[in-house]
Amino acid sequence: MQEFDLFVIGAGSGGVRCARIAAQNGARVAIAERRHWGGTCVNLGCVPKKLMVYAAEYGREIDDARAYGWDVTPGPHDWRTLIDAKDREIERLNGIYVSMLKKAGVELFTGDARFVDANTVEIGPSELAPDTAVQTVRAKNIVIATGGAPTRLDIPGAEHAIVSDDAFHLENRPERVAIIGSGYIGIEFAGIFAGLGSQVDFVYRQDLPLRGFDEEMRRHIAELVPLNGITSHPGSTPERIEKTSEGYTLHVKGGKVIETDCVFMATGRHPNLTSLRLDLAGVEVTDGRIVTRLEDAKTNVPGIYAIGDVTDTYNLTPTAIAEGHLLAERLFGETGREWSFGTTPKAVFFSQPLASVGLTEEEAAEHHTLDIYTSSFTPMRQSLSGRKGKAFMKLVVDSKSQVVLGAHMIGPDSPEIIQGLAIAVTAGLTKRDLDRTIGLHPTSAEEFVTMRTPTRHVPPSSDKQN
Ligand SMILES: Cc1cc2nc3c(=O)[nH]c(=O)nc-3n(C[C@H](O)[C@H](O)[C@H](O)COP(=O)(O)OP(=O)(O)OC[C@H]3O[C@@H](n4cnc5c(N)ncnc54)[C@H](O)[C@@H]3O)c2cc1C
Ligand SMILES: NC(=O)c1ccc[n+]([C@@H]2O[C@H](COP(=O)([O-])OP(=O)(O)OC[C@H]3O[C@@H](n4cnc5c(N)ncnc54)[C@H](O)[C@@H]3O)[C@@H](O)[C@H]2O)c1
Repeated sequence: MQEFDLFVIGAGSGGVRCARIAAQNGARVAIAERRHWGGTCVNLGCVPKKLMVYAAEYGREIDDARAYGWDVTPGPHDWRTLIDAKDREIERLNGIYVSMLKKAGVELFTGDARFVDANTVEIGPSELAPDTAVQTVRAKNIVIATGGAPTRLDIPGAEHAIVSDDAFHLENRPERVAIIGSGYIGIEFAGIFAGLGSQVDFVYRQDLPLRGFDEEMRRHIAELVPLNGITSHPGSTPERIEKTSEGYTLHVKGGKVIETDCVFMATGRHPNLTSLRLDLAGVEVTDGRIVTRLEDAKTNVPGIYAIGDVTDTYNLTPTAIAEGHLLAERLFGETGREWSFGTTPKAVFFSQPLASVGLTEEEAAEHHTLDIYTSSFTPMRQSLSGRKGKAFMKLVVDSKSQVVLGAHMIGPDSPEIIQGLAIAVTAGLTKRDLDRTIGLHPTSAEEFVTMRTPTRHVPPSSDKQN
């Protein structure tokens, strides 16, 4: 039986980084993958999603270009060309992941991995390797990096709905799509399908999309949604889906019905745990996820660790990578590097993207007196084309120390701008630093260094309650 210092289950963002860094530090390392090398981000997440966001955006830009003198008319969009080109790119990236791991000296197992006991793993057939013989290996350390999968609502007719995994491989682009859920995936795909020419119904339970983001930013996003030709249905709880001769009918609580060609459930994700046989290793599961300590990724069983989406903590690629890197260094190398998980930036790649770093106004107001700075303007690139939709920026500043607790932006290039600002916020940026920074003109980003007067002052919410 082969023996390793480290065995990683799952070759996604976190697992690949953990295996590679451990091997580069001299450990004898193996990794198992059952479905696709590179995991969700590369195959069914960030990368194909962003390529599709670009595809949708090109259509809008062709439209804008006419106002700048170009004799062009967009569409119709050829879905097949996009999907085939996207698949070729993903295949190329899969190859890079495999060769990167091999080059680092990591041994690769293709198949479904599961525990035999706390130090033994068995790898059996999977969709990527249906004919593989069962192999058993032992390891001093085992990392569970199995990620997550889309969650389907348990409503009658749920089997008629697609989830994000399916959306990347549809044969044709549906003319009408009803998207359930207004988290990251719901709103990003609403923008994608609308941009490619589909009629989109955006169905969600709350009053505003993107729960968890700054309330004011959510209000601005909600105003931008209809400008993209998307029909919003806030406050709508789905009840059942029926197949009809024309397509599907989505029934919503209160009697509303939505006729569509495709119901897309973007209703969250859950950790991949079911086939792991965690009970044989004694790993505890709480509320469907493996609970770990963020600082060392330890589970309740010595020598078994968990990183990334399987812990249901941050559920983003850069944090899974950071967790994997940190763990590998802690086990086999130097541990000098610090990571600021608290200032993890976030972006929602909608047609008017939203990006944020740090605290929302609501979170910050729990403990601080705040100066809130805001700015709303029409991006210059829209000035000739007349494309609707204002950019909006917001700074959440602690009144006393002048430390910038949060920075938020909706508008063109906001993810690129906020990534830059995230460095400054992580380094302890104050409003005074922004005030003494010279702008870069003409850009949208310069607005962050020219907001002089607070829009409002906000007392701590504890004061409001008294
Ligand atoms: C549509 C979509 C868009 C996204 N967009 C973004 C984005 O723009 N930015 C961002 O930061 N994040 C994004 N995410 C989230 C991001 O993809 C995840 O947070 C990230 O991939 C998590 O990495 P991970 O290593 O924890 O798991 P994963 O990348 O999911 O990797 C886990 C791997 O383990 C394998 N596996 C599972 N069980 C077993 C087993 N028993 N044996 C062997 N292998 C197994 C799986 O096949 C998978 O390849 C997106 C997600 C989705 C679904
Ligand atoms: N740009 C990015 O970084 C990016 C993009 C996509 C996904 N992701 C990651 O993937 C995760 C999953 O994305 P997601 O959009 O599926 O999840 P989410 O948690 O962001 O949103 C889920 C949505 O489903 C709704 N919902 C849940 N249960 C429901 C029910 N019973 N009935 C009706 N609606 C219900 C929620 O109200 C919410 O609107 C995200 O949390 C994020 O971490 C990140």
